[in-house]
Amino acid sequence: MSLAEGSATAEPVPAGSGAAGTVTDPSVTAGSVTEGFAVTHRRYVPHSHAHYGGALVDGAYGLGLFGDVATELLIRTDGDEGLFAAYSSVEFLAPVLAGDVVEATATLVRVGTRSREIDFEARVVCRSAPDRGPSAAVVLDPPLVVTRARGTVVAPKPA
Ligand SMILES: C/C=C/C(=O)SCCNC(=O)CCNC(=O)[C@H](O)C(C)(C)COP(=O)(O)OP(=O)(O)OC[C@H]1O[C@@H](n2cnc3c(N)ncnc32)[C@H](O)[C@@H]1OP(=O)(O)O
Repeated sequence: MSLAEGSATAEPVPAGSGAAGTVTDPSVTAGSVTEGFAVTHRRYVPHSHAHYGGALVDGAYGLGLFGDVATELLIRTDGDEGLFAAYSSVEFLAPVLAGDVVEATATLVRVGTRSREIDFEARVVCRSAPDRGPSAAVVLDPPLVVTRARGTVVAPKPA
């Protein structure tokens, strides 16, 4: 899969967090959902997404990434895409620019009956370096944290 198409990983959480790691069986019930379970998506931000001066990308773009990564998280924990009910916080910490490679992680932090509270973080891992030429770019090490949020996704009522 190319970066332009995006990529996804469901990662076991670091030791000590109490997380069980990747859940792959779509028949798992809410009782099997484990706090700390995390899914990460990564994708290239096309230049067609530049919205404001200086190739700045709108903040809603990052929220779109969070919706998609939350969708995969719910598929893996609940066997359903779920519906996003609310964000309780969103912080835009640094700009996202056209040409960035952005990584978005959703981490399950609270399991309700049907609600799933999720922490989100988006990081820029690669960025254009136009001073060296129109296609030049660098890997950011460490990545630049651009957006953090917390939100609630709701799984459907059992049939
Ligand atoms: C993965 C990403 C997907 C998307 O982006 S979808 C696009 C945007 N989202 C939507 O279009 C969704 C529109 N909203 C709805 O359809 C409904 O609105 C919901 C399905 C989200 C909830 O409706 P109902 O099922 O009737 O909710 P309840 O039975 O009152 O509560 C079920 C659980 O959900 C929690 N909850 C409901 N609303 C909120 C809220 N606004 N903020 C935080 N939590 C909420 C409750 O507390 C409870 O939780 P507990 O099951 O753990 O007891």
